[in-house]
Amino acid sequence: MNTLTARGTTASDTTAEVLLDVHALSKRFGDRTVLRELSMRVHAGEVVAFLGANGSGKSTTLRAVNGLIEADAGDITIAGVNLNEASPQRRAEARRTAATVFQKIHLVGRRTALQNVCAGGFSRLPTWRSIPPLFGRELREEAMACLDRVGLADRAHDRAGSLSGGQQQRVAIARALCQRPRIILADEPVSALDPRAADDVMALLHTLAVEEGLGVAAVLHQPELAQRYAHRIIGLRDGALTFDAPTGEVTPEQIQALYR
Ligand SMILES: Nc1ncnc2c1ncn2[C@@H]1O[C@H](COP(=O)(O)OP(=O)(O)OP(=O)(O)O)[C@@H](O)[C@H]1O
Repeated sequence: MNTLTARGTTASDTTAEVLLDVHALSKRFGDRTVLRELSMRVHAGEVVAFLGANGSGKSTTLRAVNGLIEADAGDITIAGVNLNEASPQRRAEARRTAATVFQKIHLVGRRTALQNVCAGGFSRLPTWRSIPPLFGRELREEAMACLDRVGLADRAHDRAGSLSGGQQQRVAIARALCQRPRIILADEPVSALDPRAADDVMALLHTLAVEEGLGVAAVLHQPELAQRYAHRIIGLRDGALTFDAPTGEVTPEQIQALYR
């Protein structure tokens, strides 16, 4: 665990490619302002953790990036493509390079882990190929490689519903990888897991960033996991950024102030 602690607090490489650039993002729901000109970046090879109290706008930020909601103002640039300026096709392609992992894992329990992971590649297939008997060898091999990357190749043919919560979240990450993303948006990926499984999942996300150059943006409710596995921590309060700093520079007082 010590090596991970040390790795987690290593400063990220801010000269690395910017994979996600959010600039002056604003969002209101009715008369409630939820995001106030929020700006942040995720570079290749880094884990960025979002911390903040309930309702501070963490999930809304990720949902604006993955297109589940429309922001009112601001720019989102994914892997160099400004979504406001791109054609609908380029916008859809850029959004596909950002894969989302949710707290609720949404696997099909009666299908195998491998079949669930194959679903990550559906956007590259014609619709008629998206039922298990028609997946094709290439997609199965890629899905198998993704399961291997999350350490679950040996469980490929087990029903997803028979796996533990932590294993299911790793299958969900493998499914995200099968989408061939450059960024993983993880919205409370470990909130439903016990401490050991939560640690394993965060270690996996950290490894994917550091060893494979993915960018990871993770909403977390556990400051200690952010401190252990994130390179940078962003603090949100009432829809506004209160700090954005390398993990080693974030003070306990700054974190406590988020939840006061
Ligand atoms: N679709 C929606 N319609 C109306 N209000 C919404 C909607 N989505 C989010 N909100 C409101 O926006 C605010 C921010 O929500 P958001 O989910 O981004 O917060 P969060 O920081 O992720 O909170 P939590 O830690 O509880 O998940 C909250 O007050 C929430 O009620």
